[in-house]
Amino acid sequence: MHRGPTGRTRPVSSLGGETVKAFVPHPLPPEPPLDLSGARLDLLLEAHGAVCRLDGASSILRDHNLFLYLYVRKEAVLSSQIEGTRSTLSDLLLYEVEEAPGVPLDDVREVSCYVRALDHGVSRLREGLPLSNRLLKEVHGILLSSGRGASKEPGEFRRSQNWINGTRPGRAEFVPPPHDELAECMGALERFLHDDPGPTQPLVKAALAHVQFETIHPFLDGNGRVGRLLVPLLLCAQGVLREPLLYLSVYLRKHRRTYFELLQSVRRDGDWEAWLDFFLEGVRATADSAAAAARALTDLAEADRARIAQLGRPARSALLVHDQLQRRPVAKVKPLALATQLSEPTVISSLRRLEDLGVVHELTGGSRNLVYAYARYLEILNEGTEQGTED
Ligand SMILES: Nc1ncnc2c1ncn2[C@@H]1O[C@H](COP(=O)(O)OP(=O)(O)OP(=O)(O)O)[C@@H](O)[C@H]1O
Repeated sequence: MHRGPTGRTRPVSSLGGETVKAFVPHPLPPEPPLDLSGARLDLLLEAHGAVCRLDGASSILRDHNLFLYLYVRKEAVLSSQIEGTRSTLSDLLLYEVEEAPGVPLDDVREVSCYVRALDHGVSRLREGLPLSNRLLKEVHGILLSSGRGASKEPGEFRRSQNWINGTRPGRAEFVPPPHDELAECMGALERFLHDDPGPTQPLVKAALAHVQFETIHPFLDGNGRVGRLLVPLLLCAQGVLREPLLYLSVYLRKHRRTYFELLQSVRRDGDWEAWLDFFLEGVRATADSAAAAARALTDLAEADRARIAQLGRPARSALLVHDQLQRRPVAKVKPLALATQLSEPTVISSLRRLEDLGVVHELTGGSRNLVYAYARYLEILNEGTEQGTED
Protein backbone atom coordinates (compact mmCIF):
# COMPACT_ATOMS: atom_id res chain seq x y z
CA MET A 1 0.00 0.00 0.00
CA HIS A 2 1.41 3.40 -0.94
CA ARG A 3 0.79 5.88 1.86
CA GLY A 4 3.20 8.57 0.69
CA PRO A 5 6.26 9.64 2.73
CA THR A 6 6.31 8.18 6.26
CA GLY A 7 7.87 11.27 7.78
CA ARG A 8 8.57 14.96 7.34
CA THR A 9 11.71 16.60 6.06
CA ARG A 10 13.62 19.28 7.93
CA PRO A 11 16.34 21.43 6.38
CA VAL A 12 19.67 21.25 8.22
CA SER A 13 22.95 22.98 7.47
CA SER A 14 25.76 20.54 7.12
CA LEU A 15 29.40 21.18 8.02
CA GLY A 16 30.31 22.08 4.44
CA GLY A 17 27.76 24.92 4.51
CA GLU A 18 25.20 23.22 2.27
CA THR A 19 21.59 22.79 3.36
CA VAL A 20 20.21 19.25 3.19
CA LYS A 21 16.84 17.75 3.97
CA ALA A 22 16.91 15.43 6.99
CA PHE A 23 14.08 12.93 7.30
CA VAL A 24 12.12 12.71 10.56
CA PRO A 25 9.89 9.61 10.60
CA HIS A 26 6.32 9.66 11.89
CA PRO A 27 5.85 7.48 14.99
CA LEU A 28 4.74 3.86 14.54
CA PRO A 29 2.34 2.17 13.85
CA PRO A 30 1.68 3.08 10.22
CA GLU A 31 -1.40 5.05 9.25
CA PRO A 32 -3.65 3.76 7.68
CA PRO A 33 -3.07 0.43 9.48
CA LEU A 34 -1.19 -2.39 7.80
CA ASP A 35 -3.09 -4.63 5.45
CA LEU A 36 -2.69 -8.01 7.14
CA SER A 37 -5.11 -10.03 5.03
CA GLY A 38 -4.99 -12.79 2.40
CA ALA A 39 -1.56 -14.11 1.37
CA ARG A 40 0.20 -11.78 3.86
CA LEU A 41 -1.71 -13.26 6.76
CA ASP A 42 -0.80 -16.77 5.53
CA LEU A 43 2.86 -15.73 5.34
CA LEU A 44 2.72 -14.23 8.84
CA LEU A 45 1.28 -17.47 10.23
CA GLU A 46 3.88 -19.56 8.39
CA ALA A 47 6.75 -17.37 9.62
CA HIS A 48 5.42 -17.49 13.17
CA GLY A 49 5.08 -21.29 12.91
CA ALA A 50 8.68 -21.59 11.67
CA VAL A 51 9.96 -19.51 14.61
CA CYS A 52 8.00 -21.68 17.07
CA ARG A 53 9.42 -24.84 15.43
CA LEU A 54 12.94 -23.42 15.77
CA ASP A 55 12.30 -22.69 19.44
CA GLY A 56 11.09 -26.28 19.88
CA ALA A 57 13.93 -27.84 17.84
CA SER A 58 16.59 -26.04 19.84
CA SER A 59 15.08 -26.94 23.19
CA ILE A 60 15.02 -30.69 22.46
CA LEU A 61 18.69 -30.80 21.44
CA ARG A 62 20.83 -32.98 23.70
CA ASP A 63 22.65 -29.83 24.74
CA HIS A 64 20.84 -26.77 23.50
CA ASN A 65 23.41 -24.42 25.06
CA LEU A 66 25.95 -25.86 22.71
CA PHE A 67 23.87 -24.96 19.66
CA LEU A 68 23.24 -21.53 21.07
CA TYR A 69 26.93 -21.00 21.80
CA LEU A 70 27.95 -21.80 18.24
CA TYR A 71 24.99 -20.26 16.50
CA VAL A 72 25.51 -16.95 18.29
CA ARG A 73 29.15 -17.00 17.17
CA LYS A 74 28.16 -17.73 13.61
CA GLU A 75 25.81 -14.74 13.66
CA ALA A 76 28.53 -12.55 15.16
CA VAL A 77 30.84 -13.44 12.30
CA LEU A 78 28.18 -12.81 9.68
CA SER A 79 26.90 -9.58 11.06
CA SER A 80 30.42 -8.28 11.43
CA GLN A 81 31.29 -9.36 7.89
CA ILE A 82 28.52 -7.07 6.65
CA GLU A 83 30.26 -4.24 8.45
CA GLY A 84 33.53 -5.19 6.73
CA THR A 85 35.59 -7.42 9.01
CA ARG A 86 37.26 -10.45 7.52
CA SER A 87 37.04 -12.94 10.37
CA THR A 88 35.61 -16.40 9.97
CA LEU A 89 33.98 -18.60 12.56
CA SER A 90 37.25 -20.54 12.95
CA ASP A 91 39.12 -17.25 13.51
CA LEU A 92 36.74 -16.33 16.30
CA LEU A 93 36.96 -19.76 17.91
CA LEU A 94 40.75 -19.68 17.59
CA TYR A 95 40.79 -16.24 19.18
CA GLU A 96 38.72 -17.64 22.02
CA VAL A 97 41.26 -20.42 22.60
CA GLU A 98 43.93 -17.70 22.50
CA GLU A 99 45.58 -18.83 19.32
CA ALA A 100 46.38 -15.91 16.98
CA PRO A 101 44.07 -16.09 13.97
CA GLY A 102 45.17 -15.36 10.42
CA VAL A 103 43.29 -12.05 10.20
CA PRO A 104 43.91 -8.65 11.80
CA LEU A 105 43.28 -8.89 15.52
CA ASP A 106 40.97 -5.86 15.43
CA ASP A 107 38.60 -7.80 13.17
CA VAL A 108 38.26 -10.72 15.59
CA ARG A 109 37.94 -8.39 18.56
CA GLU A 110 35.01 -6.70 16.84
CA VAL A 111 33.30 -10.04 16.27
CA SER A 112 33.93 -11.01 19.84
CA CYS A 113 32.36 -7.69 21.01
CA TYR A 114 29.26 -8.64 19.04
CA VAL A 115 28.97 -11.91 21.00
CA ARG A 116 29.34 -10.04 24.28
CA ALA A 117 26.82 -7.38 23.23
CA LEU A 118 24.18 -9.97 22.42
CA ASP A 119 24.86 -11.94 25.63
CA HIS A 120 24.56 -8.73 27.60
CA GLY A 121 21.25 -7.81 25.94
CA VAL A 122 19.75 -11.21 26.69
CA SER A 123 20.94 -11.21 30.32
CA ARG A 124 19.52 -7.73 30.88
CA LEU A 125 16.16 -8.88 29.52
CA ARG A 126 16.29 -11.88 31.87
CA GLU A 127 17.00 -9.54 34.78
CA GLY A 128 13.74 -7.83 33.92
CA LEU A 129 14.96 -4.72 32.08
CA PRO A 130 12.47 -4.02 29.28
CA LEU A 131 13.65 -3.75 25.69
CA SER A 132 14.33 -0.04 25.88
CA ASN A 133 16.62 2.71 24.68
CA ARG A 134 18.69 2.17 27.80
CA LEU A 135 19.21 -1.47 26.85
CA LEU A 136 20.00 -0.60 23.21
CA LYS A 137 22.59 1.94 24.36
CA GLU A 138 24.20 -0.64 26.66
CA VAL A 139 24.32 -3.17 23.82
CA HIS A 140 25.83 -0.53 21.53
CA GLY A 141 28.38 0.40 24.21
CA ILE A 142 29.69 -3.17 24.28
CA LEU A 143 29.45 -3.68 20.53
CA LEU A 144 31.71 -0.71 19.86
CA SER A 145 33.92 -1.10 22.92
CA SER A 146 37.04 -2.08 21.00
CA GLY A 147 38.56 -2.04 17.55
CA ARG A 148 37.46 0.64 15.14
CA GLY A 149 34.26 1.40 17.06
CA ALA A 150 35.90 2.85 20.15
CA SER A 151 36.06 6.38 18.69
CA LYS A 152 32.40 6.33 17.59
CA GLU A 153 30.74 7.31 20.87
CA PRO A 154 29.92 3.80 22.16
CA GLY A 155 26.74 3.68 24.21
CA GLU A 156 25.62 7.18 23.26
CA PHE A 157 23.13 8.54 20.78
CA ARG A 158 24.93 10.70 18.27
CA ARG A 159 25.43 14.43 18.80
CA SER A 160 25.95 15.30 15.17
CA GLN A 161 24.26 14.82 11.82
CA ASN A 162 24.99 11.59 9.95
CA TRP A 163 24.04 10.42 6.47
CA ILE A 164 23.81 7.16 4.54
CA ASN A 165 26.02 6.56 1.52
CA GLY A 166 27.68 9.36 -0.42
CA THR A 167 30.76 11.37 0.41
CA ARG A 168 28.85 14.20 2.10
CA PRO A 169 25.28 14.88 3.28
CA GLY A 170 24.37 16.73 0.06
CA ARG A 171 25.17 13.61 -1.94
CA ALA A 172 23.72 11.11 0.49
CA GLU A 173 21.14 8.49 -0.39
CA PHE A 174 19.36 9.35 2.80
CA VAL A 175 19.83 11.83 5.67
CA PRO A 176 18.46 10.59 9.06
CA PRO A 177 16.84 12.92 11.61
CA PRO A 178 18.86 15.81 13.10
CA HIS A 179 20.41 14.83 16.44
CA ASP A 180 18.11 17.20 18.37
CA GLU A 181 15.12 15.08 17.23
CA LEU A 182 16.61 11.76 18.43
CA ALA A 183 15.14 11.83 21.95
CA GLU A 184 11.66 12.31 20.50
CA CYS A 185 12.05 9.74 17.68
CA MET A 186 13.62 7.06 19.91
CA GLY A 187 11.13 7.78 22.70
CA ALA A 188 8.29 7.13 20.27
CA LEU A 189 9.95 3.92 19.07
CA GLU A 190 10.33 2.75 22.67
CA ARG A 191 6.63 3.39 23.33
CA PHE A 192 5.75 1.36 20.23
CA LEU A 193 7.94 -1.51 21.51
CA HIS A 194 5.95 -1.35 24.75
CA ASP A 195 2.60 -1.64 22.95
CA ASP A 196 1.67 2.02 23.19
CA PRO A 197 -0.72 2.99 21.56
CA GLY A 198 -1.77 -0.66 21.14
CA PRO A 199 -0.38 -4.20 20.88
CA THR A 200 1.28 -5.40 17.66
CA GLN A 201 1.93 -9.02 16.66
CA PRO A 202 5.60 -9.74 17.63
CA LEU A 203 6.95 -10.48 14.15
CA VAL A 204 5.15 -7.48 12.69
CA LYS A 205 6.53 -5.40 15.54
CA ALA A 206 10.07 -6.64 14.83
CA ALA A 207 9.67 -5.83 11.12
CA LEU A 208 8.42 -2.29 11.74
CA ALA A 209 10.88 -1.57 14.55
CA HIS A 210 13.88 -2.64 12.47
CA VAL A 211 13.08 -0.19 9.67
CA GLN A 212 12.24 2.61 12.07
CA PHE A 213 15.51 2.07 13.92
CA GLU A 214 17.52 2.15 10.67
CA THR A 215 15.66 5.28 9.56
CA ILE A 216 16.42 7.06 12.82
CA HIS A 217 20.05 5.83 12.71
CA PRO A 218 20.55 7.00 16.33
CA PHE A 219 24.22 6.02 16.65
CA LEU A 220 27.31 7.30 14.86
CA ASP A 221 28.18 3.75 13.80
CA GLY A 222 26.89 0.22 14.36
CA ASN A 223 23.27 1.03 13.45
CA GLY A 224 23.06 -1.95 11.10
CA ARG A 225 24.36 -4.38 13.74
CA VAL A 226 22.20 -3.03 16.58
CA GLY A 227 19.16 -2.97 14.26
CA ARG A 228 19.77 -6.61 13.35
CA LEU A 229 20.23 -7.53 17.04
CA LEU A 230 16.96 -5.81 17.83
CA VAL A 231 15.06 -8.62 16.09
CA PRO A 232 16.15 -11.59 18.28
CA LEU A 233 16.13 -9.39 21.40
CA LEU A 234 12.57 -8.34 20.68
CA LEU A 235 11.44 -11.92 20.02
CA CYS A 236 13.00 -12.98 23.34
CA ALA A 237 11.44 -10.04 25.16
CA GLN A 238 8.04 -10.98 23.72
CA GLY A 239 8.43 -14.62 24.78
CA VAL A 240 8.26 -15.92 21.20
CA LEU A 241 11.78 -17.36 21.50
CA ARG A 242 13.39 -18.60 24.71
CA GLU A 243 16.88 -18.08 23.31
CA PRO A 244 18.12 -15.46 20.82
CA LEU A 245 18.21 -17.76 17.83
CA LEU A 246 16.83 -15.90 14.85
CA TYR A 247 19.35 -13.90 12.85
CA LEU A 248 18.58 -12.38 9.50
CA SER A 249 22.15 -11.46 8.53
CA VAL A 250 22.53 -14.17 5.88
CA TYR A 251 19.21 -13.25 4.28
CA LEU A 252 19.79 -9.50 4.41
CA ARG A 253 23.25 -9.86 2.93
CA LYS A 254 22.07 -12.17 0.19
CA HIS A 255 19.30 -9.74 -0.75
CA ARG A 256 21.18 -6.61 0.15
CA ARG A 257 19.99 -4.51 -2.79
CA THR A 258 16.33 -5.40 -2.31
CA TYR A 259 16.74 -4.75 1.41
CA PHE A 260 18.08 -1.22 0.87
CA GLU A 261 15.46 -0.46 -1.78
CA LEU A 262 12.68 -1.56 0.53
CA LEU A 263 14.02 0.62 3.36
CA GLN A 264 13.93 3.56 0.97
CA SER A 265 10.48 2.72 -0.32
CA VAL A 266 9.03 2.64 3.20
CA ARG A 267 10.35 6.18 3.75
CA ARG A 268 9.45 7.51 0.33
CA ASP A 269 6.18 5.73 -0.47
CA GLY A 270 5.03 4.35 2.84
CA ASP A 271 5.00 0.85 1.40
CA TRP A 272 5.25 -1.02 4.69
CA GLU A 273 3.52 -4.09 3.24
CA ALA A 274 6.27 -4.75 0.64
CA TRP A 275 8.85 -4.60 3.44
CA LEU A 276 6.75 -6.82 5.69
CA ASP A 277 6.44 -9.50 2.96
CA PHE A 278 10.23 -9.44 2.46
CA PHE A 279 10.91 -9.56 6.20
CA LEU A 280 8.46 -12.40 6.90
CA GLU A 281 9.85 -14.44 4.03
CA GLY A 282 13.31 -13.94 5.54
CA VAL A 283 12.09 -15.00 8.98
CA ARG A 284 10.46 -18.13 7.59
CA ALA A 285 13.52 -19.16 5.53
CA THR A 286 16.00 -18.31 8.31
CA ALA A 287 14.07 -20.12 11.03
CA ASP A 288 13.71 -23.20 8.81
CA SER A 289 17.40 -23.28 7.97
CA ALA A 290 18.45 -22.77 11.60
CA ALA A 291 16.22 -25.67 12.66
CA ALA A 292 17.72 -27.77 9.83
CA ALA A 293 21.24 -26.87 11.02
CA ALA A 294 20.34 -27.90 14.57
CA ARG A 295 19.12 -31.26 13.23
CA ALA A 296 22.19 -31.70 10.99
CA LEU A 297 24.52 -31.05 13.94
CA THR A 298 22.67 -33.57 16.08
CA ASP A 299 22.71 -36.18 13.28
CA LEU A 300 26.44 -35.67 12.68
CA ALA A 301 27.28 -35.97 16.38
CA GLU A 302 25.15 -39.13 16.69
CA ALA A 303 26.74 -40.72 13.60
CA ASP A 304 30.25 -39.90 14.85
CA ARG A 305 29.43 -41.24 18.32
CA ALA A 306 28.35 -44.53 16.77
CA ARG A 307 31.64 -44.81 14.86
CA ILE A 308 33.73 -43.89 17.89
CA ALA A 309 31.86 -46.43 20.03
CA GLN A 310 33.26 -49.16 17.78
CA LEU A 311 36.84 -48.33 18.73
CA GLY A 312 36.74 -50.87 21.55
CA ARG A 313 38.65 -50.07 24.75
CA PRO A 314 39.81 -46.53 23.75
CA ALA A 315 36.21 -45.58 22.93
CA ARG A 316 35.40 -44.30 26.42
CA SER A 317 38.06 -41.56 26.40
CA ALA A 318 37.52 -40.74 22.75
CA LEU A 319 33.79 -40.27 23.42
CA LEU A 320 34.54 -37.87 26.27
CA VAL A 321 36.81 -35.84 24.00
CA HIS A 322 34.22 -35.93 21.22
CA ASP A 323 31.61 -34.63 23.66
CA GLN A 324 33.81 -31.68 24.54
CA LEU A 325 34.53 -30.93 20.91
CA GLN A 326 30.84 -30.36 20.31
CA ARG A 327 30.97 -27.72 23.01
CA ARG A 328 34.18 -26.17 21.63
CA PRO A 329 34.79 -27.34 18.04
CA VAL A 330 38.20 -25.65 18.05
CA ALA A 331 40.21 -26.78 21.06
CA LYS A 332 43.66 -27.37 22.53
CA VAL A 333 44.87 -30.38 24.46
CA LYS A 334 45.16 -28.81 27.91
CA PRO A 335 41.61 -27.40 28.17
CA LEU A 336 40.31 -30.70 26.76
CA ALA A 337 42.16 -32.60 29.47
CA LEU A 338 40.76 -30.28 32.15
CA ALA A 339 37.21 -30.53 30.85
CA THR A 340 37.24 -34.32 30.42
CA GLN A 341 39.38 -35.01 33.51
CA LEU A 342 41.59 -37.22 31.35
CA SER A 343 45.37 -37.01 31.35
CA GLU A 344 46.98 -35.01 28.54
CA PRO A 345 48.58 -38.12 26.96
CA THR A 346 45.16 -39.84 26.93
CA VAL A 347 43.59 -36.78 25.30
CA ILE A 348 46.34 -36.73 22.67
CA SER A 349 45.89 -40.40 21.83
CA SER A 350 42.09 -39.94 21.69
CA LEU A 351 42.54 -37.00 19.32
CA ARG A 352 44.81 -39.12 17.10
CA ARG A 353 42.13 -41.79 16.93
CA LEU A 354 39.51 -39.16 16.09
CA GLU A 355 41.87 -37.83 13.44
CA ASP A 356 42.17 -41.34 11.93
CA LEU A 357 38.38 -41.53 11.80
CA GLY A 358 38.31 -38.17 9.98
CA VAL A 359 36.38 -36.52 12.82
CA VAL A 360 39.01 -33.91 13.76
CA HIS A 361 41.84 -32.13 11.98
CA GLU A 362 44.89 -30.59 13.54
CA LEU A 363 45.17 -26.95 12.41
CA THR A 364 48.70 -25.77 13.18
CA GLY A 365 50.70 -28.52 11.43
CA GLY A 366 53.29 -28.12 14.20
CA SER A 367 54.37 -30.43 16.99
CA ARG A 368 53.56 -28.28 20.05
CA ASN A 369 50.55 -26.27 21.11
CA LEU A 370 48.34 -28.33 18.85
CA VAL A 371 44.88 -27.02 17.96
CA TYR A 372 42.18 -29.45 16.87
CA ALA A 373 39.00 -28.64 14.97
CA TYR A 374 35.80 -30.65 14.63
CA ALA A 375 35.81 -29.90 10.92
CA ARG A 376 32.45 -31.24 9.66
CA TYR A 377 30.71 -29.62 12.59
CA LEU A 378 32.19 -26.25 11.66
CA GLU A 379 31.27 -26.80 8.02
CA ILE A 380 27.59 -27.20 8.90
CA LEU A 381 27.71 -24.03 10.94
CA ASN A 382 29.53 -22.20 8.19
CA GLU A 383 26.85 -22.95 5.60
CA GLY A 384 25.52 -19.68 4.19
CA THR A 385 28.45 -17.63 5.44
CA GLU A 386 30.25 -17.33 2.13
CA GLN A 387 30.24 -13.79 0.72
CA GLY A 388 28.17 -12.79 -2.30
CA THR A 389 24.69 -11.57 -3.15
CA GLU A 390 21.86 -13.01 -5.18
CA ASP A 391 20.20 -9.78 -6.27
N1 LIG B 1 19.26 3.50 2.04
C1 LIG B 1 20.06 2.74 2.73
N2 LIG B 1 21.11 2.18 2.14
C2 LIG B 1 21.94 1.42 2.86
N3 LIG B 1 21.79 1.11 4.16
C3 LIG B 1 20.79 1.63 4.79
C4 LIG B 1 19.88 2.46 4.12
N4 LIG B 1 19.01 2.85 5.01
C5 LIG B 1 19.35 2.28 6.18
N5 LIG B 1 20.40 1.53 6.06
C6 LIG B 1 20.91 0.73 7.19
O1 LIG B 1 22.14 1.26 7.63
C7 LIG B 1 22.95 0.18 8.07
C8 LIG B 1 24.40 0.64 8.08
O2 LIG B 1 24.55 1.56 9.15
P1 LIG B 1 25.90 1.65 10.02
O3 LIG B 1 27.06 1.80 9.10
O4 LIG B 1 25.73 2.63 11.13
O5 LIG B 1 25.86 0.19 10.65
P2 LIG B 1 27.02 -0.87 10.86
O6 LIG B 1 26.51 -1.90 11.82
O7 LIG B 1 28.28 -0.16 11.25
O8 LIG B 1 27.20 -1.47 9.40
P3 LIG B 1 26.57 -2.73 8.65
O9 LIG B 1 25.10 -2.68 8.75
O10 LIG B 1 27.09 -2.57 7.24
O11 LIG B 1 27.13 -3.93 9.35
C9 LIG B 1 22.60 -0.93 7.08
O12 LIG B 1 22.84 -2.21 7.61
C10 LIG B 1 21.10 -0.74 6.90
O13 LIG B 1 20.40 -1.44 7.89
